Amino acid sequence: MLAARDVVMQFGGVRALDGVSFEVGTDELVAVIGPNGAGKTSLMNCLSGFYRPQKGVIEFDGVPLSARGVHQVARAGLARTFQGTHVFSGMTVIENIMIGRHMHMRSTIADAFAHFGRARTEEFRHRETVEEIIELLEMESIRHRPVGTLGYGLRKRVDLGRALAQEPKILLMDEPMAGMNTEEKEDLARFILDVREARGIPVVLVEHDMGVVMDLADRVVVLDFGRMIAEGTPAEVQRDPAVLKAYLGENR
Ligand SMILES: Nc1ncnc2c1ncn2[C@@H]1O[C@H](COP(=O)(O)OP(=O)(O)OP(=O)(O)O)[C@@H](O)[C@H]1O
Repeated sequence: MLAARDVVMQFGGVRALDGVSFEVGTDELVAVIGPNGAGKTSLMNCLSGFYRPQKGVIEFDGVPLSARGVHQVARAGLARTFQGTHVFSGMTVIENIMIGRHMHMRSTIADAFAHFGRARTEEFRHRETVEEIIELLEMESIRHRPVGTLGYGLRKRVDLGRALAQEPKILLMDEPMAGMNTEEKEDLARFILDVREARGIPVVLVEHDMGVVMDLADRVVVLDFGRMIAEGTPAEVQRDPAVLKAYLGENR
């Protein structure tokens, strides 16, 4: 579904990514981990079409990303959640999730006047999808709450809901657990598993903390100084000497 082939991303003299290659299958949860400055954010930005790597190719569903702009990548079925919370605080939970439907909306304002029935049917269909997401992510009781009044964990859940509303073919999550307490992390992990079961889509999870991906990932890719230093099952990676060394030496 998604493949990076020999990707190089350079900022001045710094090689944030130095020949990174890996693939994500149609039903896999792949975690990309690495210590500070390993290149995780750069990789996430390349995979989602925000950055154009200087070298190498990223293919999504068999098509190179370079052939598409960021919006086309999203339209083609790639959704992403962001670091921190990228939600509209003054808008309600439903309204924020509805934003994810934007790219599926066909009716224009002119349509709304000329073909009132069609616009209304479409609105109804979008609301149905949004309601399914609200149920899946257990947000029934907060659906009309302004997102700014919610705690951090719930705001992240709304961000996930917005990404799911795009009905993506693949979901990319950028450090979703960062800044969360243990309970919030456990909740989100459970929802990620529920999403996989309900939608059957592959997920790429970029995460600093090795611990949180161990129970979630099918496969783990480890970056350090822009290079891929290990790849394997969580158990394999956890005991890999190069990985242990990279994490131990984090305060370098
Ligand atoms: N826009 C940029 N301009 C200059 N250097 C950059 C830029 N983005 C990243 N870098 C450098 O590239 C390297 C990799 O950074 P990146 O943010 O991708 O790593 P990371 O693994 O996400 O780190 P962290 O966990 O600290 O967020 C770092 O040395 C960083 O300073």
